[in-house]
Amino acid sequence: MTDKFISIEAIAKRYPGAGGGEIAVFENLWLSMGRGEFGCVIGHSGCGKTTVLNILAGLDEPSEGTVIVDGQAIEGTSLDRAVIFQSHALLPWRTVLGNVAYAVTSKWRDWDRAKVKAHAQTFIDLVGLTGAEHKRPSELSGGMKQRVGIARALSITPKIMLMDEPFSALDALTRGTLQDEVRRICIETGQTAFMITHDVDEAIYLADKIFLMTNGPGAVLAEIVENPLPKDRGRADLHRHPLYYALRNHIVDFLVSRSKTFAADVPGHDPRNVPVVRIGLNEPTIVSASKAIETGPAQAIAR
Ligand SMILES: Nc1ncnc2c1ncn2[C@@H]1O[C@H](COP(=O)(O)OP(=O)(O)OP(=O)(O)O)[C@@H](O)[C@H]1O
Repeated sequence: MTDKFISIEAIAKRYPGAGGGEIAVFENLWLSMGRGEFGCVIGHSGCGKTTVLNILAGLDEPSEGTVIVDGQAIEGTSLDRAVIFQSHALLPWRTVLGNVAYAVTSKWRDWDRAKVKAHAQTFIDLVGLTGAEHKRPSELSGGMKQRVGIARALSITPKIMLMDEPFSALDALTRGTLQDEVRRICIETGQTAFMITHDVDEAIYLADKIFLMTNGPGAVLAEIVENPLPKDRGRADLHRHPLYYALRNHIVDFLVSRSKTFAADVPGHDPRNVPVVRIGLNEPTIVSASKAIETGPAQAIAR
């Protein structure tokens, strides 16, 4: 695994303030992920999660700083970075096959129709939409539309998949099924994924790393929590794992209290060396950011 497949380096985002100055959503934000990792960002509304994702997608530009993906500084949007939004953003006049094929053609312009169709069909099958190829978005349920969005994103074999609360508008049953699908596909294909969610259990189920952001304005990435649950975890028995409640409580505690008081509690926070937190049966421990995969000296976290 490459240590820094995605490297967000010292980005800031500022907007003009009401009194003539500037308001910083965040300043000097650093975040990195390895190839094939699944990262989830959690933080309260307005802390800048979507802004970070849009900058990674190339849909927005940072006021300062750089984003490097696979060794190259990003500039604008790219088919290397696919985005799945909460709303499906499908072309309403095109069928399921047409929507996915459109994305495939954008990436491989010289492919003939048969090759495009076969490639699109593979991804339609992968997300469980076999048989619905010729339906238009208006004939699909919300969950099916989101499946098309996922098939479309995956069909261009992106280096990273960016998801902004992709399941939040779906009913619980459909959400669960799609979480299962996305997890299976990401593991099977080694897909690197970066996702925003407000759902702690969704993050625990899907993520290898959970990025905790403090409240904005002036939000910071406070902690990177390693997911201690086994890779073959199942959604149904997640809560039976001995570390599940410790992990869940740690994240909820952060959202309920520490996200608000973090700046006062941790005045020496180094945004370039964000603590990586490992949840154990006793106290959570910090391992240094740069040595996230080693067993570092245990240091109890102030809670
Ligand atoms: N064009 C803009 N002009 C001024 N402020 C903006 C603009 N776009 C976003 N913001 C502000 O930036 C901050 C971060 O917005 P962002 O959408 O990234 O937050 P978020 O954490 O994703 O929130 P949510 O969870 O509600 O989606 C918000 O306070 C928002 O009001």
